[in-house]
Amino acid sequence: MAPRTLFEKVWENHVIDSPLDLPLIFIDLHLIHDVTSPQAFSLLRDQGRTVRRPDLTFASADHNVPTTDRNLEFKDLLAKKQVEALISNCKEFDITAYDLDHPDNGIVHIIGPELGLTTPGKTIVCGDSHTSTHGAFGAFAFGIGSSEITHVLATQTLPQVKPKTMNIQIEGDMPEGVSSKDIILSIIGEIGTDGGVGHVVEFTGNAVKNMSMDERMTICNMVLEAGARSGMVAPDEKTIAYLKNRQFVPKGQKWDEAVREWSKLYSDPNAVYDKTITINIGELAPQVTWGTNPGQVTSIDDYIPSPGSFTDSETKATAEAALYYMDLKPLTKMNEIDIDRVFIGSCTNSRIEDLRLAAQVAHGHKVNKSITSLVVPGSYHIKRRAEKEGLDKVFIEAGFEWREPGCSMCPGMNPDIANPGDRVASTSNRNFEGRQGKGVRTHLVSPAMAAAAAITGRLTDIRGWNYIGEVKKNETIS
Ligand SMILES: CC(C)[C@H](C(=O)O)[C@@H](O)C(=O)O
Ligand code: SF4
Repeated sequence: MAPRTLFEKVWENHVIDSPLDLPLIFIDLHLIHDVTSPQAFSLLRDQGRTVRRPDLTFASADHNVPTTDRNLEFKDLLAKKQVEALISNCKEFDITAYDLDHPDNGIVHIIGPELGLTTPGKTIVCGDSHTSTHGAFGAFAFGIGSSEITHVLATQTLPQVKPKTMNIQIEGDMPEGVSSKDIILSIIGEIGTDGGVGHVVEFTGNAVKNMSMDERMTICNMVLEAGARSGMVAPDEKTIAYLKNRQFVPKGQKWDEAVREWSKLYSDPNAVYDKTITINIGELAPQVTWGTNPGQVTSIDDYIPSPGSFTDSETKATAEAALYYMDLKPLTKMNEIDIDRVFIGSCTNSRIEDLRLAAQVAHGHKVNKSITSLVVPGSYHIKRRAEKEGLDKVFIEAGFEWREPGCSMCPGMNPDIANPGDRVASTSNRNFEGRQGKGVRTHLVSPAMAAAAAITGRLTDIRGWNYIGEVKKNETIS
């Protein structure tokens, strides 16, 4: 048999023979949330259909939920209705739903892995672009639209164009102060927001081998912002250690069988990718975005570029428009930009290791008086774990707000929005115009950089940070 890539193996395991023009693939796991599913269920009902595999469908309320008191008001009537619709639809069709107060509730892309629903080799879909996160476990995981959600609900299959493959090989040791968030931001900066279009990206190389599962999830989460269909990492001993004994993973002999199957999931030595790029991170500095898409990014010790320095007219015009919206001048030093708010959270950076890093930076310091800072764990599991480690106390003592889980300030769909004109240092994945509220300006950074910015009141180089004491760190598994 010809050598195959990881993606090709997973793909071939799921294609069902079909008379359709497009290959039809079986879907192993369907995750649903409050924003995109209500419409899909209405369509399902209109078509007189039912849910084919409720046992493979799981729901969590995440986008619209309030993160202060769960009983408080929703942002608007639509938000409230969407959460209510999610829960009643799940009741009607017998789907497991993690409602606002459920101990397993959290952002769908956070709870999938932590409950052991996400496992290597699965096909995973969700009506959400950042479904790519689950690819960190060697699954083929991708976002779908409303009519596709209906199709999966009704049939547990999906017609799909076979994507191309791209290998992003990341080599070198992670420099001090640099995280996987900085790596993926710099990759998007290099290949552009359309650099991955039509491709499933497999991350390979020694830097990826050395990453924890939390770190791998961050790069797979954000590869979507380079236009890729999804991201993947071949499962290894870290993947297996992470998953062992999680709620939904196979147990006993079935676990051993699963591990044997998972160990076949890697790209064969001579497998051919449609595209390969190699990146060395040995000299990488912490990254921060200056514009209104994640590709408009530079190092914290650099300057805002002058639009005139871009050769093609479209990039130049986009940079000019971005700087106008961001109210920034070319050649300003990145570390001299004052901020108003900090958000540590989202499916990119709200896992236990992210919170530990941020707490380590915050420990013994005080949040700058002019700054409002939120720390929002990605799930109740993470929240409980962080509290057990005392991270909540570190944050609260420093002056951060410690919230209930949810998407929070990432999408501007719940009460956590900033004021017009506010400048936010945010660990989320999108810095689009108006994303965190009308007229709000977003700078994407790592959790450590966000915590440092909260304390100094400006974008800050985490290298050389004054660490006061050590925050207790446990094993890497959340
Ligand atoms: C609401 C949902 C459709 C959306 C997405 O697909 O990504 C959201 O999660 C986001 O991050 O913008
Ligand atoms: S945290 Fe943000 S990016 Fe992730 S699913 Fe929620 S809204 Fe989308």
